[in-house]
Amino acid sequence: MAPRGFSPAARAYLMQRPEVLAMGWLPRVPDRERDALESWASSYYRSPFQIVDAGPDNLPQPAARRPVYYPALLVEPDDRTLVLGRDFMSEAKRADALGRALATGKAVATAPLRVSRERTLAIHLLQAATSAGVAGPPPGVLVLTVEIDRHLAQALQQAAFPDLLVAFSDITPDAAPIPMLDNIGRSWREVDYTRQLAFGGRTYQLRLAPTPAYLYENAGWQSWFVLTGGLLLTGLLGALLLVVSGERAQIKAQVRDSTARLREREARLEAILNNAADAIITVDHAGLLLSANAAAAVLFGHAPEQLPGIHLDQLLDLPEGEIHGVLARLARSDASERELAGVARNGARFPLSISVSEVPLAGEDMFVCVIHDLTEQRRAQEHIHRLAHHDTLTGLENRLSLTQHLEQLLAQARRNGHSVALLFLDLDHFKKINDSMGHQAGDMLLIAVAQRLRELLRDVDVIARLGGDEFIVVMEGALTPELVGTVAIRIVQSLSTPYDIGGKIVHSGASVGCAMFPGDADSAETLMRHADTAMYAAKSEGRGNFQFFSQAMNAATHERVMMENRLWQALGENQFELYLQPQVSLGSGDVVGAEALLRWHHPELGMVTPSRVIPIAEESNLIFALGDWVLVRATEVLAEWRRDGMQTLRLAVNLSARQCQGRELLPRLDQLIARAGIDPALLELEITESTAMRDPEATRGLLRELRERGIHVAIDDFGTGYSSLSYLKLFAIDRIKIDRGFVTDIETDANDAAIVTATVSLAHSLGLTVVAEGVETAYQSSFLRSRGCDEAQGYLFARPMPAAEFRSFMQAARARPAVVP
Ligand SMILES: Nc1nc2c(ncn2[C@@H]2O[C@H](COP(=O)(O)O[C@H]3[C@@H](O)[C@H](n4cnc5c(=O)[nH]c(N)nc54)O[C@@H]3COP(=O)(O)O)[C@@H](O)[C@H]2O)c(=O)[nH]1
Repeated sequence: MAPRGFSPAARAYLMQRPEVLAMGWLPRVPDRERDALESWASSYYRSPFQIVDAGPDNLPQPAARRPVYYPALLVEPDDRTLVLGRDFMSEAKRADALGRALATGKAVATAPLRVSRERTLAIHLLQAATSAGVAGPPPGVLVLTVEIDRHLAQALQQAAFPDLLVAFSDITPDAAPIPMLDNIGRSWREVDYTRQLAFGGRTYQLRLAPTPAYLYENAGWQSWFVLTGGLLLTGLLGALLLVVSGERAQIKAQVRDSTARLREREARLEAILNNAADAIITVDHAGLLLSANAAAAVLFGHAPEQLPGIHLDQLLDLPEGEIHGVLARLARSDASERELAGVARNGARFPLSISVSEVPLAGEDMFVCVIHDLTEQRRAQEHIHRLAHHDTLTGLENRLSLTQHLEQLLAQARRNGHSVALLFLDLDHFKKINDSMGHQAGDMLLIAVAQRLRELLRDVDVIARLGGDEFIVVMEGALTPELVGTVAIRIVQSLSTPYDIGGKIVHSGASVGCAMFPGDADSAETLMRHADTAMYAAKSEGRGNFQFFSQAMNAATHERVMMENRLWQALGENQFELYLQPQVSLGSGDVVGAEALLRWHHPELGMVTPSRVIPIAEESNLIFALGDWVLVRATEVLAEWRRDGMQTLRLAVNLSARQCQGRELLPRLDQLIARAGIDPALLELEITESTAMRDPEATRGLLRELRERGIHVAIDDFGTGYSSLSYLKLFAIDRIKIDRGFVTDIETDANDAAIVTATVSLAHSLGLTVVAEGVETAYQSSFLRSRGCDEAQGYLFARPMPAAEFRSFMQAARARPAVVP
């Protein structure tokens, strides 16, 4: 560029960049050309021009002779910050930057300098000029003088974020830090945000701090400041770099972009806070709320604008102590200590957990509290606890809770020298009610029982339902057997009062067994077991009464357990045998079949009758194995008879109630009949009347299935149960067996005689045959025959006998003419 073109071009540039104070051209002047240059410049400026050095007090003096000079030759504006003729090589800071600019060919900055008479702080930016294709050192260097504080102020203004204070220093390690701008006015604090910038071979540090006004308004959101500070800084530094590189449009775009992102981030943060499910509040050191989000307002029932300024102790039941210390302790405490009670505006208290963070800001501590409402959680926990510890139907305690409670009461009684009474209740006829009226009615009965027990007993007494129709009552205190007996009687009386179940009057009742600590037992488990034993004793005494536990009962229970063990052993050791008792046709006198009766030959006890075995087997699962053994043996006997020419004889087998309920019976019968190769019609299953009526619908299904298979069925012990005639009609049965109890007294009891007569006639009208059992006398036999009874069984004809003996009996019977006694 020609010298005359420099001034207009520089002025145009400077007008757009107020922070650039001056622009100048430093030509490379070898010493041999110095005189020529001075003479040319004197004529160009029309005043004497000299290459000068900075003398004492910075006053110019003729430059000392040296090999090369870089004087300010062209300067715009004139003589303000760049002194015309002054050689940059004459002063250390400038010479250093000049040397780096020439060596690197890149833009280089000087250390901060005081320029002009006003001692403005600025930096010179130097860029060596290159001439394409010309070898040798650069012909000169372009210099810009930038006023740094004006530049930063302008960058901040453009960022439109007035709430930050700025400090800017040159921290290049070659010298002590040189502050260039500082409107923070205090030393560094943790809250300040600092960044370093390397440019032009120098290192700068920019420090940002929030204004006190910003802090007060945004005290809760320290993270906002960190974010916004970071964003602003990025924009600012970018702006500085771009100013230096002269790309003003990019500066603006960058600053605009940073500002927009900053604002968007702020808005997003605010939205997040206000949409947070948890309450978030900030509190100052005195416990006053500085800010609160929307959830906090909802949680505590205050209008959002009312929360700032409220003291924290109006919202929380805080631990005792000075508020700052309390909050600081909460910030360090573990989760359990952070569960407090909240106080809603209407005074209602609710559980909450609080998480406190201490935030040191601008000389004073502030606390950010995140508060989580625990109301629902507590409700759910209570619900789960209730489910785990209570019977869902009645709301009474369940077995788990009872066990825990009982242990506590026993411990309490041991400490106080008290007694504990445990009452074991079992409802009478519950199963019958449940089966005949349906489960809903059964449930209503259980609920009514629970309600009566609640009304009857004290709040401190434990009432539990173990399941089914079993209830437990536990009392603790200075109890006497008389007192406990009185309570037990009241329970029995109360529960035997009729119930109104869905408009129907239902009669139930309870058998109650009672055991006491420390007299009867010293542990929860024994107490329960002994009360259970007593309850069974009460039941066997005829229901609807209560019994205290006694050691004699214990012995009975012990015997039951012993027997059960022996029976299992007996099964394994083949100690059982099937006896056969003939059944005779009252018309022809012929033996038409037999009943299979179980016998147990115990090595020490001798022959044990089924009346002792079956009830114990029924109470345990032994009945399935034992019943199966009988069926296997019965089908084998039928197969043996067929081989021995007795293929028309029928064999009756007793089925227990639990065998009838199981699903295994029918497939097992199919299997055994097929395996033995016998006619199913020769197998007759005897089901007692009470078993059949326990669940009449299920019995109907079973009998239908048996009929489909051709297996015969007899109703045993007829007349002793609750047979409904309508059911009798619906049951697929073949025979009725008149109970021994009616046969025994036919001769003496007109009622029994009438019942037997009516039963025979009823059975015949339904197409059923009749067998009478327990026939011991000729009178009974002839009476039955005269009433049309088809068959009879009893000691009159033969006692039950082993299978081999039965074979001989049959051979003998066939050898003589049949006579009916
Ligand atoms: N579930 C099963 N129950 C069985 C089985 N075997 C027998 N039982 C049932 O046990 C009860 C007692 O049986 P038991 O001691 O064998 O008595 C039977 C006969 O011995 C007895 N009886 C026969 N005739 C007379 C008599 O003239 N006088 C008299 N005092 N007793 C007599 O009656 C019993 C047969 O009864 P029942 O079955 O009702 O016909 C008994 O209830 C058996 O059913 C088995 O394998 N499984």
